[in-house]
Order: sequence, then C-alpha cells, then structure tokens
Amino acid sequence: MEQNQTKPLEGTLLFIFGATGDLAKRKLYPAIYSLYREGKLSDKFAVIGLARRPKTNDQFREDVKQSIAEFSRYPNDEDSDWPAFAAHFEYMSLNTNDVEGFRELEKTAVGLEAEFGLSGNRLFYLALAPELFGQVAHHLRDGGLLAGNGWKRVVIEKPFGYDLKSALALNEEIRNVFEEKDIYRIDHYLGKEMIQNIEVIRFANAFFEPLWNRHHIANIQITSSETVGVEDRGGYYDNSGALRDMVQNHMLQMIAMMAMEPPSRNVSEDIRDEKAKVLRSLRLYGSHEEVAQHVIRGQYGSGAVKGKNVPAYRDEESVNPASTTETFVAAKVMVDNNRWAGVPFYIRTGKRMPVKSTEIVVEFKGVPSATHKAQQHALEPNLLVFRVNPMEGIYIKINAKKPGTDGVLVPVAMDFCQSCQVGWNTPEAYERLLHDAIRGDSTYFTRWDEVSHAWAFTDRIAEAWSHDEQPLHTYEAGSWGPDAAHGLLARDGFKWWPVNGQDESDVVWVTNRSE
Ligand SMILES: NC(=O)C1=CN([C@@H]2O[C@H](COP(=O)(O)OP(=O)(O)OC[C@H]3O[C@@H](n4cnc5c(N)ncnc54)[C@H](OP(=O)(O)O)[C@@H]3O)[C@@H](O)[C@H]2O)C=CC1
Ligand SMILES: O=C1O[C@H](COP(=O)(O)O)[C@@H](O)[C@H](O)[C@H]1O
Repeated sequence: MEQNQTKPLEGTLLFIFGATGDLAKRKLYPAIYSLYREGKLSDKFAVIGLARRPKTNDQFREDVKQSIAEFSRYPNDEDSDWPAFAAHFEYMSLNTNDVEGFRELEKTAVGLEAEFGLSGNRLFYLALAPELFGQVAHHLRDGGLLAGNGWKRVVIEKPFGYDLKSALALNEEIRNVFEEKDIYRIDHYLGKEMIQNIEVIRFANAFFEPLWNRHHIANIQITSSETVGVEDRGGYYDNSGALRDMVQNHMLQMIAMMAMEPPSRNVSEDIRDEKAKVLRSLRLYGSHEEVAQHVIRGQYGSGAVKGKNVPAYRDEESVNPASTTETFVAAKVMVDNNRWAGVPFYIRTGKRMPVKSTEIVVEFKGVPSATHKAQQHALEPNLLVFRVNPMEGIYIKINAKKPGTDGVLVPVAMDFCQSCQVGWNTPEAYERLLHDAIRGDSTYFTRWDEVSHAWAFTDRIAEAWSHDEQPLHTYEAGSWGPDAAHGLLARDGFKWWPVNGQDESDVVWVTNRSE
C-alpha cells in the first residue's frame, strides 16, 4: 500500500462503463475533477466514457461539465483550466454485449495512451447494472484490453450479487478474468471521512483504546436514516429492499470497523483480515423465530417529511402496488468473539425518516460506585458519538456538576463538528476511493471473504422473510420507524439515542457548530 496521499498518481487510462448514468454524473465526474483540481491527477490521464447511446466527444464533455457544475465541491465556471481538463475526455458508444466493439475500444485506448503518454495502466470502472459485470470482464479480456504493459484493475459497483449464491457465481465469473488483488469492490461508506476516522479515534486515544470491549461498552447503535423515498429507483430497489441495499454492505461494514481488532501492520490485507474476522463472527440467526425476535422490518406508509406530504411506498410510481419490500430494517447483531461477548450492536436504517443522518453511538457501561454527589442522581451513561454524514464529527457526553449547585449533575456534550471547521473541505467518498484504486490501495474496498460473510448473515434473514409469516410493519413517513424497533432495545433495558442529539434539552452543548 502506498502511503503518499498527495503525490500525483501514475498515468492512467480510466474507462467508465455507464458513462451516461446517474452514478457517473453525480459522483464520478465530480470526483475526477476534484482530484485534478487538487493536483492528485497528473496531466497524464485520459477518460473514455462508454454507454450505448450515441454521443460526440463535444456532447460528452458538455455533459461532464454540467455534472461538475451541479455536483462538484469545486466550481468549474471560473476555472481557466477547463478546456485543458475537458480535452482528456473521449466518448465511445458501446453495447457491453458487442465483443467486436471491445476490439475497437482497444484501438481507441492505444491511441489515447500514445496521445497522453500513458504506459498501459488501466482502470475499468463498471458503473453498470450488476448483470453486466461478468460480460464486461470477459469481453475486456477477449477484446485484448487486459494485455500489454501496466496494471489492469476493475472497480465494481454494488450490489455484489443478490444473495450468497449469486454473489459466488458473479465472483467466479470475474475471477476467471481478474485476480482478487485487481478487483476493487466499492462500498462507498468505507470512503467516508468519519468511517476512516474510526480506526484513529479508537486506536490513537488512551481515553478509548483500553475501554473498547465488553467490560466497558454496554451497546453500540448505528443509525443510517434517509428522508428520501424510493424516488425513480423502484426497478432496482423493489427487488432489493433495505436489507440488501444497506444492511448487507454499509451497515455491516460499519460494524466491522467498530469491532475489529487492531491490525498488526498498517497494510491493506491486515486491516481487511481483521474486518473479515468480525464478519465471520456475526451470530447467524438459526431459526425463523430468532429472526422474528431480533430483526424488525418495515415499509413506509404516507406521511410528512420535512413538512411535505409524501405518498406511501406502495403508491410510488416505480413500485409494485402490492409490494412487500422493506424500506426499514432494525436489528440486534451479536459479534461472537471474546472482545464483544454479550454486547449488542443495534442497527437501523430506513427511507422516509425525519432526518438524513448516519451516526454511530457507543454507550458505555455505568460506573460501579459514583461519588457521594452522583449517588443521589440517576446517572446518564457516557456516550461517544461518531457523526458520519451529512455533518461530520464526534461528540462525547459526560456527567458534570452543575455550577453553583450542591451536587446537581448535568450531562455535558462536547461536540467537535469537523465539517464546520473553516478550510476543512473533506474529499467526497468517491473521490477518495477513486484515488485509492488508481494508486493501488485496496484497504477501503471489500474483499471477497468480507462480502461472502456478510451475505451469509443477511441470507438467513431474507430466507425467514421469504415465508411471509413475519410481520412487515407499516411506519408513517417522517417517523423513526415502527414501534417494534424501539421494543428491540427496550427489552434489553436500552433506548435509541436521539440522532443529532435532538430532543436532548437537558444536555449542555459545548460545540464549534455555529447554528
Ligand atoms: N446511482 C447511485 O447513486 C448508485 C449506483 N450504484 C450502482 O452503480 C451502478 C450504476 O447505477 P446508475 O448510474 O444509477 O444506473 P443508471 O441506470 O443511471 O445508468 C446505467 C448506465 O449503464 C449504461 N448501460 C445500460 N445497459 C448497457 C449496455 N448493455 N451496454 C452499455 N452500457 C449500458 C446506460 O447507458 P445507455 O442507456 O446509454 O447504454 C447508463 O449509462 C449500478 O450497479 C448501481 O447499483 C451504487 C450506489 C449508488
Ligand atoms: O448505497 C446506497 O447508499 C445510499 C445512501 O448513501 P449516503 O452516502 O447518502 O448515506 C442510499 O440512498 C441508496 O439507497 C443505497 O443504494
């Protein structure tokens, strides 16, 4: 793994399959542009955009410009470098089923490599429907695109399969062509600043490192809530649901980052080894009863989000009106190893909830003998909270004496908002991950064993749900999900901590936030 973050990247030819799609527009072009603006991409790079619809190079460059204007964290309108940047982009119409077209692509690629002085390093980004991943991999090989000097890597978007069986088949197809070390499976949560910060907060602080275990932590809660509904993605989402869309990947990866042992070396494989061990230690639910007891599913009904009335999931245009797809999941997850024995990891994720937020709360156990002052009060537990997005930062909640009183205690939250810090314009997840893939650092991409353990966990749940005997709760859009999700914690004597510290009027906030 290379450690230098700022050294310009090696010359690379970047192939974007799905160049006219949503992901390319919203995430990939802005990411390439930010890398360029920050000097991380040397002048030696070129991008070939690929999709079926015809387009001239000029039209493609105009599309790229529009998407950067709309979605980039850097404005492009005043950038006098724009023509020079745009000249690196070419477009070719290609259907992924057309192997002859891939031979043409090879010729175009060789031409661009000569023009931009590139030495054969190629990154193939598959921003395509997963059914096309295997076909593209084979046609890249058969079209001669993987021969010659330089490294050849493939970046694969999620979802990686529909279940363990299909993921195995997909993996085999891709492994027929690429070695594991050249496969970069994206989980964009791993590219988020605060998810990468977990390791640092955990292992670089004497406050936390010794306490990070079952002796001191009562539970860990991970919430990833969205205000949006299914939008126009019903074709994909109605087949997938929150379990496959969010839990199998992002939520379990966050558990892995929170629960893993310190890696013995700071190298990709050691870090991924530790994450894989956590995912292998997830307790698999053995019966439908266990699933019913520990996993809650819900689907949003109509309601109001941010003051606007919204329809029920089944009334969304892109969704089957009789759909039983879950848009909300809450679960109690156990990591069966020595460090975490008996510590529940509660997760919940859903669409049409009151706020957009991802937060991880670590709730510490109470102190056995409080001071004579504290003994008179019910003590609030200490919390450490990672704010992942959209606001980035951490806060800790402690108990303190209210000034001027004789032993009245107040909870005090010391809040560091990283994204409020002037001048800290942190890279987007896709920007960081693209940078990593080009420099050959696979730390924050998911290895096959991680993916397969995660599917083994979610398959048990999906199997139980497929029998339709488990409740699918309807929750009001704009709420925090079905009541049963609260029961999941209440049963263990816990509660969900409010996201963004909402409703915590008794807490004294010490914060660098301005609002
Ligand atoms: N959008 C997002 O925010 C996220 C997307 N993803 C994943 O990224 C991938 C792409 O998603 P998204 O961009 O939203 O999808 P879109 O449907 O918006 O785009 C699909 C792209 O694939 C091209 N395409 C489709 N069929 C073919 C074909 N046979 N040959 C060549 N090109 C083809 C389309 O162009 P044309 O019609 O011109 O051929 C288009 O450029 C999916 O795997 C998705 O799950 C993952 C996380 C988030
Ligand atoms: O992968 C996905 O993630 C998004 C949420 O990502 P975030 O970075 O905005 O938190 C989710 O909306 C989408 O359904 C899912 O496919």
